[in-house]
Amino acid sequence: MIEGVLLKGYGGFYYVYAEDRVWECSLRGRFRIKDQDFLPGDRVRILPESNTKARIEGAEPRLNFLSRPSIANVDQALLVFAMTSPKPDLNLLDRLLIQVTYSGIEPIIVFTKLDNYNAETLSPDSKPQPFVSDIYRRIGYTVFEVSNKTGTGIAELRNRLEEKISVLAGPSGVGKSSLFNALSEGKQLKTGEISQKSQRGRHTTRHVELMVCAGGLVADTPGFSSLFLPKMKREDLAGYFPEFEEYRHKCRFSSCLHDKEPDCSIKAAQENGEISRTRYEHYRDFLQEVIAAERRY
Ligand SMILES: Nc1nc2c(ncn2[C@@H]2O[C@H](COP(=O)(O)OP(=O)(O)OP(=O)(O)O)[C@@H](O)[C@H]2O)c(=O)[nH]1
Ligand SMILES: [Zn+2]
Repeated sequence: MIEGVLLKGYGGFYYVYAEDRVWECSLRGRFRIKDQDFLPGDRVRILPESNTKARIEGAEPRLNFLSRPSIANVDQALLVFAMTSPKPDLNLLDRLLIQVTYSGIEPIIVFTKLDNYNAETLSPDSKPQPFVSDIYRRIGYTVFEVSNKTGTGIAELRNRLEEKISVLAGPSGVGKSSLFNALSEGKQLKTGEISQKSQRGRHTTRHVELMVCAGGLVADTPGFSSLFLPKMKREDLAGYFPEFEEYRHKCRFSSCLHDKEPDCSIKAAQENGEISRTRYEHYRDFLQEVIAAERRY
């Protein structure tokens, strides 16, 4: 019996990654009867029947579970944005940070196209502008700046993927496919074609699959970039902004929502530059959304 991770279910079979190869697996009878809902990410035990085929004999309990897309045991989410072209959508980034944290998954922010950004900012007619990475680093998030073209930063990020199940999220055109390919370089699978990310049908199907990448498993998650904030109470939103933590109990009102209330310490911290203005603005935008959603329950 060997242990592996389920990559995807397809055409009545399950594909399981174990011992550095992909096995085409059928289910043992008693699982079939229960109409078991195995998910990508599930840790399973398989019994080989040949070099490439095996039978699933059992599954471990899930540690966590992401819906939309359905993946089990996700360790971390790579939130991918380009440093330039397209300009990073920080409202979406802040939204994704909330969604990921809400699901109990560690966020890792990845800014791509460092080569483009450097070329632009080093040109004689451009004003030097600090990039937003440091804002997020100071809050405590893990941030990588990479170039999929030159390979800068890729090795460091690759280390973070080893032995982990990661999901990729981010808008179109930021370089998710390129990043996946850059991370995969030099590591070829022995069996199975699932290591190659297929362009075709990727966004048209709701099918999720995990792919072997840099010693770990990675899923692309187009649906995860959903614009909706998780269901929460308005007073819980500030808890998703870690940099508010040291101020939020110093407001005049203990029920302060850090919006229009007088003597709000978060607003004061924003005014004197201790809290980023865009982050605070997004907080206020999101607050209105959370309040509007509350009314619909
Ligand atoms: N200069 C530069 N170009 C990049 C980099 N990463 C990606 N690109 C280019 O950006 C474009 C979009 O890259 P993709 O990898 O297709 O982006 P994606 O996020 O997978 O896009 P979708 O499939 O629409 O979700 C392509 O023309 C890439 O060649 C980078 O680090 N530097
Ligand atoms: Zn306040």
